[in-house]
Amino acid sequence: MTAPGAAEHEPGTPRLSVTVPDRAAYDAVLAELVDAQVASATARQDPTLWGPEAEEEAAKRLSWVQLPSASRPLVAEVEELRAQLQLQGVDRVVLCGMGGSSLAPEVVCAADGVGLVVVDSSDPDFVRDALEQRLQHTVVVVSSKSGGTVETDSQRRAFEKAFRDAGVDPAGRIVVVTDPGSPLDEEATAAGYRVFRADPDVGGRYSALTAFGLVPSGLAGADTGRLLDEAAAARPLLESDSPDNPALGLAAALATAHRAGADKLVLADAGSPFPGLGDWVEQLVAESTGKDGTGVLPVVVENTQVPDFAPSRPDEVLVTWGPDEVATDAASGFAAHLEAPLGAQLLLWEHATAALGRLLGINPFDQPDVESAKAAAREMLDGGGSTPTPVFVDGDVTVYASDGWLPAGTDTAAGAVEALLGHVDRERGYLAVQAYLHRLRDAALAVVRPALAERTGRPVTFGWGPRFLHSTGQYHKGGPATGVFLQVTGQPVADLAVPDRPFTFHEFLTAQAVGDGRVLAEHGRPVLRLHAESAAGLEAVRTLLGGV
Ligand SMILES: O=P(O)(O)OC[C@H]1O[C@H](O)[C@H](O)[C@@H](O)[C@@H]1O
Repeated sequence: MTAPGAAEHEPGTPRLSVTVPDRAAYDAVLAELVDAQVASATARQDPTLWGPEAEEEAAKRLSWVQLPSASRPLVAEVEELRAQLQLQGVDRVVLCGMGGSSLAPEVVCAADGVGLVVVDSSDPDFVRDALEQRLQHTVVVVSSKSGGTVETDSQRRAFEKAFRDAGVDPAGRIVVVTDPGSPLDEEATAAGYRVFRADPDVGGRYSALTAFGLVPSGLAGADTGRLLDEAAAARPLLESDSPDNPALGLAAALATAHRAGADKLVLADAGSPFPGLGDWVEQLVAESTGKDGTGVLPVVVENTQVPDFAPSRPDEVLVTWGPDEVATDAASGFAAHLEAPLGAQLLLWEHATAALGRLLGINPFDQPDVESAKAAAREMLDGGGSTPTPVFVDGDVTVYASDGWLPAGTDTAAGAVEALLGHVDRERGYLAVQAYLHRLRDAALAVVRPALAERTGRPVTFGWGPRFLHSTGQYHKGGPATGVFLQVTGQPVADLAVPDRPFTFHEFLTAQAVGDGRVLAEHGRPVLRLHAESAAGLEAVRTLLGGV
């Protein structure tokens, strides 16, 4: 790893680059972090760094700093379990978990090129596809820190039933990762499942190097020992009160940009060997900072060639990782080159996000607005929320809109989209596309992100529901009220029951979309929902959003 501002690097080495507009301001913020000894105090797990209001939470959220050594015994334990499973012919690993309980293993496995099926959906077709493949050779890791996340609980129930129906004892095939004493711990222990209890003093999005990251990754065959070594090797630098500390540099860069009005963090992979790192960073930054009406909005873009990557807008800061040279409008700025393997990158972003939280004056360890969407979904499922009434139907697309922004007389889906885009503030606004669909089968819809970015000239994010609810969902409701929201929902090929629950997966998915839409509308944000009644309807939606 080299320090921010150092332009020297080996050509082709993966590195993290940050571009900020004001070098002098950056130096001052960096000096502030060094003088306050934030790095060494974080390493000592000092809970006072984020102010008195955050102290109680911080006191039980800082154990991630020592995970590179504390998690070491897990490597062999997981390896042993993997060997046992392999003897039984089990070579397919499925992970059921949301947000912090699935994004890290997804990156770790992708970086190592090992297969991991991540089930982080309540789409019935998506869940069924995962259930129907090679069940006899499958182990399912059910990961939930709280043990109470409804998506994960529903997925577990579906797999238990599928195993039983296939004549396989779930006790031999379900492995649980959870906090000690959680409802899931109790139930799984009673059912005879193998349970890995994680360190409860680590929050979900900082849990990459706990059992949450290491158990599924290790079972899938990733080299988790190397990952810990990489993180351990980075510790001395990341814990040093020095201007050469790249975590402080990254935090200072993001805070400098934020203070200058650049509160969107555009994240692009520049040919790195870490596919998916952007989604992990997105959750870490969005949930950690997007609250109290402030925060940094991560905008994950496809690559550095998309038109909305650079030159950047005044409210954006660019971060890339990977070996490719990136052409930016850096004439007025500088690029920092932080060379780091994956284990070090994970720890670096965690330290940087914690330091950024201090600079922004927020508590980086809570997620106060995630619960509101969950409560609204529960209300819908309990029959307490009224069924939404469509505004109109346009062919195979049914259109719903929150109150107060859609001009009377609008009667086409294209017209409604046009009206919604008109509400994106030209200076500070962003559009969030939220697709409650099958994120593999319907992957082609994602092309609308760059298309809409070009059309609006503003930052556009794209998230798959319910996955994004555990990531940018916090920022959408807790961050600045500058977002405009476009939901896309659809009809499954077939619905799927959630065993022993009074709702189906599709009912749950719909309740999540409607519930979150209501909460966003209560925050005064415009919400448009395009519901595709058929595959042709979804194609029509894709086309009208510019995905030709
Ligand atoms: O691990 P779990 O308790 O199931 O939580 C999964 C996710 O749920 C919530 O939405 C939190 O906001 C996330 O930070 C968390 O990672």
